[in-house]
Amino acid sequence: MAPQHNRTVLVLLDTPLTELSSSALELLTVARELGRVEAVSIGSPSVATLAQLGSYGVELVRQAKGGGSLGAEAAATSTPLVAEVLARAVEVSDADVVLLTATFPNKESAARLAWLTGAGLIVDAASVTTSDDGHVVGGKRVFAGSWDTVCEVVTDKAVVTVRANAVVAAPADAPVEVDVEGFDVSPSALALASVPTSREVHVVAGASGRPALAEAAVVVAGGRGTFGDFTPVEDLADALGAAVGATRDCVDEGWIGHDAQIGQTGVTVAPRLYVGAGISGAPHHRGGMQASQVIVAVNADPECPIFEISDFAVVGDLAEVLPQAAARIREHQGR
Ligand SMILES: Cc1cc2nc3c(=O)[nH]c(=O)nc-3n(C[C@H](O)[C@H](O)[C@H](O)COP(=O)(O)OP(=O)(O)OC[C@H]3O[C@@H](n4cnc5c(N)ncnc54)[C@H](O)[C@@H]3O)c2cc1C
Repeated sequence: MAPQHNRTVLVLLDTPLTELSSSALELLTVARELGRVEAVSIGSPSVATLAQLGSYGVELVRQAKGGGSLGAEAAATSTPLVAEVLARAVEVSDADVVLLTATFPNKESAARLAWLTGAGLIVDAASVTTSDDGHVVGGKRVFAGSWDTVCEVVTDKAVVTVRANAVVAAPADAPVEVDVEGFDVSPSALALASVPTSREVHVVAGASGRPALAEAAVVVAGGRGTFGDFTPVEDLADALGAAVGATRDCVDEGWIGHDAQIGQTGVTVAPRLYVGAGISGAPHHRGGMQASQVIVAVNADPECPIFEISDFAVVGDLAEVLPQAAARIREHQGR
């Protein structure tokens, strides 16, 4: 689709503004296809971030000012405040579209923003395009990844949260100069009251150094077939630069933390590649992973249900198959 340069697209930059995440870069790639891209920041972008933004075609960063002595990281955890910042940014930029990554807090901010601005809202879009009459159109996978739906925003303004891995991030043909412009925000009493004090802000660092499960481009998950030994699963994940996931049974057994649970009562993932080892493919688990682009399953049972939705089925003992796969991948990478 040819970019519509008369449309202004605001992209919320996640805070803290260190290196932009892969989902942020994907969001900028989507935004460029819709119109002229401006970013909204809560806090000061670093020189490196500005260079990254320029290479992705962002012409202007609108930096929120106001809220007294609030730190950017604390302010960014308040969904009412983020919504008010974005509403003000929409006002000063006269933007037509606002895009956010599909994190849980962002989805709440997006809903508040849509209410504040009268915009139409799409959450968890897997694609964002426009209709012939210029409306924003979002593609969504629903009902546990079993149906593809298309939602058209019929209001003048649109707010969309975009799932990780919706597109492959690609820089602009040529980098652009980025301007930074401040804009004043006068947060409401509600927004200020919802900002946690510094003592209440917990920034949980990924101790493993692996990507976040919901955003990862590659996920390696283990099930009951691991019998509690996740070493081969973690080793293959590290060879692939992947996140580690699991079925609920493994979490219930205490073999792995709750954050790793994929499924209807866990995290929903839609990576480019999902590898499931020792997982039967129960509906509760499939609901959280069957929207993955390529599914590889390793299972000792050739009749296991997960093979029905797999692109590649490997019949074998995961304790033998996964280390061989990890070794070949490392060999291929020259490590
Ligand atoms: C209300 C509710 C909500 C639920 N929510 C979730 C959820 O969010 N996520 C979730 O995952 N589950 C959820 N469950 C549980 C779900 O129904 C299944 O019980 C669970 O997904 C099965 O996990 P599993 O595939 O690891 O185990 P199993 O079904 O026991 O499968 C183990 C598989 O490992 C294979 N295997 C055994 N040994 C090996 C080996 N050496 N090498 C390779 N393969 C081997 C077996 O052939 C088998 O296919 C929920 C259940 C309920 C009731």
